[in-house]
Amino acid sequence: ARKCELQGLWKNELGSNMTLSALDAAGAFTGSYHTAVAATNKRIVVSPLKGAQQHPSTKGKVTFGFTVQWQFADSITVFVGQCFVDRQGKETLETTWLLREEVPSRRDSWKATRIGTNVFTRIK
Ligand SMILES: O=C(CCCC[C@@H]1SC[C@@H]2NC(=O)N[C@@H]21)NCCc1cc([N+](=O)[O-])ccc1O
Repeated sequence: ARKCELQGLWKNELGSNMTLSALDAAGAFTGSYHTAVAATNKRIVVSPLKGAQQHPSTKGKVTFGFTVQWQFADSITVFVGQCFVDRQGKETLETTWLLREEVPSRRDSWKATRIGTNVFTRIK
């Protein structure tokens, strides 16, 4: 199957979208994330992300990770995943994320991390 490129515009099943920049020589990238949902009723704003991908192996289905620094909530999310291409050439990013919110004390730390998955597809 064709190589999977991360650069470009993606959306997930929650309706969030993200823009990923071109890679630098080391495989690092930046971008912006507009989440459709939040666990807080603060106004949602576009937030920066930074990440890295592994060098495309011969199979071209790269593994990657990125961190979103929410600009409206005292929390941060990291995504890890892999890029897949189907027979029709359709690319999907299969990801797992961890969302860590700031809690007032260590006693509350046990309930401070949420986990989930998101699948991203390209927005043409
Ligand atoms: O909501 C956010 C930021 C947006 C996260 C969007 C996620 S990222 C994974 C998934 N995929 C996707 O596209 N969107 C969702 N932070 C938690 C806020 C918060 C909540 C509480 N609280 O609930 O008590 C306390 C303190 C806090 O700071």
